[in-house]
Formats: sequence, structure tokens, C-alpha cells
Amino acid sequence: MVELIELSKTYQSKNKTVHAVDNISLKIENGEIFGIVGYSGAGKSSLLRCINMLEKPTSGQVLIDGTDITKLSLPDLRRLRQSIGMIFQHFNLIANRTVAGNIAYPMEVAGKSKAEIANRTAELLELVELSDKANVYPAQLSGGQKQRVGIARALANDPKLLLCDEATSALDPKTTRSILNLLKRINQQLGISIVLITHEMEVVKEICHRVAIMSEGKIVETGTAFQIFANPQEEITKGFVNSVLDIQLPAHLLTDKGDNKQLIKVVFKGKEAEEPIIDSMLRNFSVKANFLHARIDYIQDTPMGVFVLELAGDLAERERAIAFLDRETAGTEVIPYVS
Ligand SMILES: Nc1ncnc2c1ncn2[C@@H]1O[C@H](COP(=O)(O)OP(=O)(O)OP(=O)(O)O)[C@@H](O)[C@H]1O
Repeated sequence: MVELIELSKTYQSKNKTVHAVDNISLKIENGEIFGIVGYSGAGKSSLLRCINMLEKPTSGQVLIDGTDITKLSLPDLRRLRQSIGMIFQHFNLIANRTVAGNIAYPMEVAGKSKAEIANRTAELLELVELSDKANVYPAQLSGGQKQRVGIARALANDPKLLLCDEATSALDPKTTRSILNLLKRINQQLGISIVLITHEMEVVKEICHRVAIMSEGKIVETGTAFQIFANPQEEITKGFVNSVLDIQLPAHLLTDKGDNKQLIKVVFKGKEAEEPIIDSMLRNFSVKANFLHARIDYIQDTPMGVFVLELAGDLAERERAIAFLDRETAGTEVIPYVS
């Protein structure tokens, strides 16, 4: 549905050139919730805003259902934008319009009839559970309620795609969860594809199907949310994952215990956690295992178990045991000792 081909966005200021988006190619499928993760300045907002041409790309193509929107005339682009909703970190509501007035606004711009606008506004207020706030002004709402209005407004013209620019970054954890649940419901019930940018891996863990990690204008790694959590490849991705699945071991467990021991992290996915894999390893190889850490997280509905073991035995046996675990689990990684 959305395909970015060799997309770049460069900003020129007086004495420097910033490659905010640097030759990115990416496909986002219909019905997906796709997360773009990166630190501040990585280029996430620039990339997201190229998808609806709020930023004009310097080069490359943005295909929406096969149409290159970088080539559209202004009237065609305006029409297309009605099929792409957007929500913002700071909500961007119109202060002197009521909640209903904010939701009605994009429909007024699109030239819908009064009756149609009234019906749709009532429907959307119900969807975001704010029917009792129709005549209230934004200043009287909490942050979570403001974002619900932002979401209703973004859905007013029945978009196929919703772009979310750090939609929960200004909200507390409980409100974040309720907004993420609403986005998940919109995706599942209305079939709307969602592209969101975030620096919070909790958001990815809760709702994203697939993720791209962005750094210095480039995509450095992509995968399903589960792959990214279970088996991050790049250092920056590992940093993001560890911010959520922090494994804190006491210092004495991390210091070198001699030649015959090593620490390994093993990740189990879904049903694997129910198989006696560690038991098989202990029976098939001459190693001993001491559990130092265990936790189970849910990446949406898929359980992921993370275990840290201290493995003892001859080097050759340990290597065979680790190769076995690597084959049988979602991922096995040696954790280096610190001296
Ligand atoms: N209009 C602009 N003019 C000049 N430079 C810009 C402009 N917009 C963004 N940049 C620069 O482009 C780079 C990427 O910015 P962008 O806002 O896209 O990143 P981001 O990952 O969304 O970060 P943040 O989360 O802080 O917004 C940054 O170095 C930023 O300073």
C-alpha cells in the first residue's frame, strides 16, 4: 500500500546540509501497524511527513496504492490527503472550536453536507468514547481526551492510512496504554493501516506488527516486532530493546569465573517455552546450567521468555550445547564477562 523508493529529504541551512532522510526504501502493507523507531534527530518526523507530502521529498518516490504522490498536482494531492489521517504529539486541536467542531473541521473542508457531518461526528465521538464532551473546548480536556479528539478528527474522512507522530509521548503510562488500545481497535475493526513514529519500545511491544529502526536518516534494521525484541542485530536496536527488557545482573555474576564457564541469554518464543528444551540440553551434552535470570514478556499476544544461564563444562561441549539451543529457540547469545 505505501512504498517508499530511494526517498531522501535534505534541509539546507546557511552553513550546512542535513540529510534528514537518506535514501530510504520501505514497504508498508495494507492492514499493518508499522513502527519507525529512532532517537531524537534520527529523521523520523521528516520521513513520516514525506508520506503525506507535508514535507516535499528532495528525491525518490512515495507510492500510495501504486500512485507516485510526489508527482500529483495540488488539487489531486489535497484529495489524496483526505485518505490519510494524521495525529500529533501535541494534539494540534483548534482551541476556539468545541470537540465536535474540531472533529467536523476536516469534513467541512472536504465539502460534506451538514447532516453527514453531524452523523459522522456523533459516530466518531462514540468510537473514541467522548460523546459526553461534544460541546466542551479543548482546554477543558485531559491529554488523553485531547488525543482521542485528535484521533476522531483524523478518522473523519474515512482514511485508509493513519500517520501517528509520537502520539503518546506527551501522555502518562496509563493514558498511553488506553490510546494504544484505541489505535489497535481502529486497526482491527476498521482495517486502517497505521504508521507510527516513536522513541518508546513499549509502544512497539504493545501494538506494532513490524518495525524499522532509524538512525541518521537511514533504516538500519527492520523486522517483525517479535524478531526485533527476540533477536536484535544492530547495536542501536539492542539499546532500544534493552530499554524495555533490561536484564540487570548483580556485578559478581558478571565477573569472569574461569575457563569452563560462560553466561548465555536464551530467548524462547510462544510454545517453545512449554517444551523441555533446557532439560534436553542437559541430558544430551555434558554441561551444567545455573539459572540467573528469567522473565516472560508479551509482544502483543506472543509470549517471549528471556533466560540467562551460567553454563559450565568443557569448551567443546558448551559450544555444542549453545548450537543446540540456537537451533531450538528464538535466539541464543553469549553475554561477555566483565573483568
Ligand atoms: N525544517 C527543517 N530545517 C532544517 N533542518 C531540519 C528541519 N526539520 C528537521 N531538521 C533536521 O533534520 C534532522 C531530522 O529531524 P527530524 O525531526 O525528522 O528527526 P526526528 O527523528 O523526528 O527527531 P525528533 O523526535 O527530535 O523530532 C535533525 O537534524 C533536524 O535538526
